[in-house]
Amino acid sequence: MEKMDEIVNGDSSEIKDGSICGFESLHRLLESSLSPQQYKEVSRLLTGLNCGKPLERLPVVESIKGLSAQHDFDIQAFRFNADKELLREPRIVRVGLIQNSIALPTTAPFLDQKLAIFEKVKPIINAAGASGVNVLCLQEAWMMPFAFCTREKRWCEFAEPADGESTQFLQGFARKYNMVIVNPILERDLKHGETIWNTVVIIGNNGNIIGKHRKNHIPRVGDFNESTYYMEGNTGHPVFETAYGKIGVNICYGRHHPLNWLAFGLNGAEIVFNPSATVGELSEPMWPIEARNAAIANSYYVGSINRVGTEVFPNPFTSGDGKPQHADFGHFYGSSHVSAPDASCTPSLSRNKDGLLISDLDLNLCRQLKDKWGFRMTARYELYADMLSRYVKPDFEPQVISDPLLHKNHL
Ligand SMILES: NC(=O)NCCC(=O)O
Repeated sequence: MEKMDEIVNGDSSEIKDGSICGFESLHRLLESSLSPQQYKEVSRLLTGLNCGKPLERLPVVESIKGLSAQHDFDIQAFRFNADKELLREPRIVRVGLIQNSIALPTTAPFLDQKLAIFEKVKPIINAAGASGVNVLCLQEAWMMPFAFCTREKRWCEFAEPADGESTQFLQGFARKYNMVIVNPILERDLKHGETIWNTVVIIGNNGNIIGKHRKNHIPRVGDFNESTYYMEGNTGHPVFETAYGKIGVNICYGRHHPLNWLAFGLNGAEIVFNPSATVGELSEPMWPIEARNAAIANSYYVGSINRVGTEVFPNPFTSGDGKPQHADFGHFYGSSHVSAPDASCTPSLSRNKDGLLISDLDLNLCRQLKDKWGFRMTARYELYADMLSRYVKPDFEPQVISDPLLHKNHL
């Protein structure tokens, strides 16, 4: 309770090690600070109920726990159930989300940095594969430091073709574990003038490349100077039909755009991943809300992944916001989690440690929620299609009806 008092009194909300008052996550802080009855009530609202019950936690087998202890990564596992149907069998997909910090200082030779990250994530991918994960997603631009704050062009050297070394590295695991892998990279398109993109490559469970998607919305906020490096994506909102369901990927800042989420839903996604890189000061209060809202509004599952740690760059930079020059983005707060269409969600992974979140998703829940709430049927898309088609024209006039008394002189 003392730690809770610190928070309530505002004495410390974030400690230098990236923890929350010494706890790895908000959920762990609450669990150890509240009575079981209080925690149950708080969880009912904070993480919702799945089929009327608290989300089921799955046991992690000893050998995988051993891997997590040996390589110091958080591991948690959950199951999202759906109601039993008479005409369809449950459609259970086991999803894995990986969050990680970089492995070497940003001053190390670039190839060493990339290979060290490969080595660091290897045991986590093996833990996912050995746990029977069907679809695995890594964090945004996982194969490099998130250097886009610096505006220095030398970091472009990390870019690689869609079938480059990161994809080749992951293809081996996809084949070994019969696992679909979502691979978010900095892409260099060799066939189109060596242009650079923020891309995810979808690797099928046979190790084949199913396709790729490029980030639609590029941030221009705080130190997220990403528009210096790549342009808005040109791949639309593809949904990839894999051996384990229909998946879409809404890359990081795209999560602030409800129409971006909608478009993946309209194309039939059952799971949308949101590989991200974002820092506490900027977005942490938004993080659990946006994903959960997208899952509810679109009747699909959302897998949110954020990187971990503080990455310090060799040269200090500024971002035109009046802040003194600095050499890091701030703390990437991890906290990866899964949200479901019934408003339930998992607790977050650690805020300051690498991690693997495993979740069994019964995809039948998507249609069950569509039938229950009818959001697709009540959406009135024609109203919005008309509004948007008028809005994008230069002669658009906002529909505002003013109180006539506003403009009269009252004596
Ligand atoms: N990587 C990225 O798009 N970050 C933007 C910051 C945010 O959306 O929280």
